[in-house]
Amino acid sequence: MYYPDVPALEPDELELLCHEYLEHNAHLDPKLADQMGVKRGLRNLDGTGVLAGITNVSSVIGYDRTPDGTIVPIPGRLVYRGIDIDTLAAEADNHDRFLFEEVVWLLLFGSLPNKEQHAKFCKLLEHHRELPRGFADDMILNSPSPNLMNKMARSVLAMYSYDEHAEDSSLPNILRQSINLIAELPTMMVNAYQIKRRVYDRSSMYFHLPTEGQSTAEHILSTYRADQKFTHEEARLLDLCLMVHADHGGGNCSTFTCRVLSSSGTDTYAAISAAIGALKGPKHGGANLKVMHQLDYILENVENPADDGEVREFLRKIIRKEAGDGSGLIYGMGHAVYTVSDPRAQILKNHARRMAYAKGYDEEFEMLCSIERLAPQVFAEEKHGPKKVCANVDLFSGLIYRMLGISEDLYTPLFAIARVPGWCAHRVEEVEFANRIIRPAYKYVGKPQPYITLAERA
Ligand SMILES: CC(=O)SCCNC(=O)CCNC(=O)[C@H](O)C(C)(C)COP(=O)(O)OP(=O)(O)OC[C@H]1O[C@@H](n2cnc3c(N)ncnc32)[C@H](O)[C@@H]1OP(=O)(O)O
Ligand SMILES: O=C([O-])CC(=O)C(=O)O
Repeated sequence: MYYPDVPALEPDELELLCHEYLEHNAHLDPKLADQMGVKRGLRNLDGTGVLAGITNVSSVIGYDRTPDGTIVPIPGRLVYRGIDIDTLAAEADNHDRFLFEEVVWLLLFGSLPNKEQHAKFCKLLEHHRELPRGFADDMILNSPSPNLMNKMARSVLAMYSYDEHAEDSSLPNILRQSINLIAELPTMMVNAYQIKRRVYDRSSMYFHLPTEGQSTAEHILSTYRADQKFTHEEARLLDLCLMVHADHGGGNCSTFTCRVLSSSGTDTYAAISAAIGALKGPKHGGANLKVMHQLDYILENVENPADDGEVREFLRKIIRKEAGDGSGLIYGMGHAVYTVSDPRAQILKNHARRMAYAKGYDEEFEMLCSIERLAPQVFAEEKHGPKKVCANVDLFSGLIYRMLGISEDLYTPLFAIARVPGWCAHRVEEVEFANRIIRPAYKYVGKPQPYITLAERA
């Protein structure tokens, strides 16, 4: 392991500090928050999100409401600039073509590009894939990280130093910065992965240059793989993953983070690197990695994976924190908006099925389908509330990446690469139209205390 020399706190010093913290910080009672009308997690009491803004970028639909306000669960829809992602996925399949670049244009500018705009835009992205001179050496190779999300966030932040107009938040400048970041992030990820392999995994590293004429998905596969080879079917599947992850409304944790930072007037690099940090969390984009760890763990511990009764009892143990990582969460299940289904999970499931059977991943695929089917029942039995859980986008994406031979180091980074266009589209909207710093309130519930001079303190 490679760690720089940082002075560590001695365990007994740390224990004292924890003791000090616990002695002076009483439990913050969630019931007290509810009594004060606090919208914990920025949620209304029925679990729906507090309305924090309006947007033209995309719409996430998971329920209807009756006239008296009761929530009616409905199949989920995700609509980019007025176009359903089901339509976009069908277009990619029916015409066997890459769609991510078109979706990036759609999200950034608001309507579909014509043929000429599309061709020019693909070229523009292609020409901006290489990092500035010296960037990889100075910012990536010199300070490797075992976690690529951390490295990518730092790389984005470091781009500030390579941009002479970093502070300019005019529309042309933010669009320029956005296009650069969308084009560069795959290169940052692959470079960060290579140095991680060298330093932490003690493996060889290799740096392939971008090849002309490739889509983003092809570029990722050809720079990631040692032999640079991939099939059209593999690249198309990766393109589909990028496309369905590209945006998810303004309220998801990472996009809202980006909007919060943007509302303060800070620069593009600060806002996007913060969004990467938010996405990394296991309750958000980091769940795609957790799902795969959970899947392997279930397959190792369940004697008969085809026995619904046994799988059901194992899921119950996970929710009761008697098994799994102790969080009580079944990863890949549950969503703040979707109730009956997440359209992205359904698209990815349908595309994962064929490859799973062709490549011998049927056991993994079948177990994910069992989790999708059984977890809602177990959840209802254990939690007794009105909340419904369904499979979310993270349930099947990790298996697709595994089937594509992609290291698990890259699962959440691929989500980040896909989501930058969404973050950028929301940042532009926040800067151009919102014009008010996002600043909710917190009620102080601690006690007053007198100031005792240092000499008089016991
Ligand atoms: C790209 C994405 O971000 S998609 C989401 C990816 N995240 C995951 O897959 C992690 C697992 N899922 C979850 O943690 C949640 O379902 C979230 C964070 C996605 C959404 O949560 P919310 O809809 O806000 O539900 P909330 O956090 O209010 O939970 C309500 C209750 O259900 C529980 N719950 C929610 N989802 C799950 C789950 N998948 N497994 C077990 N319990 C769950 C919560 O622990 C909570 O229990 P409590 O009342 O006993 O404390
Ligand atoms: O909307 C959310 O809360 C999380 C999500 O699915 C996403 O960001 O893709």
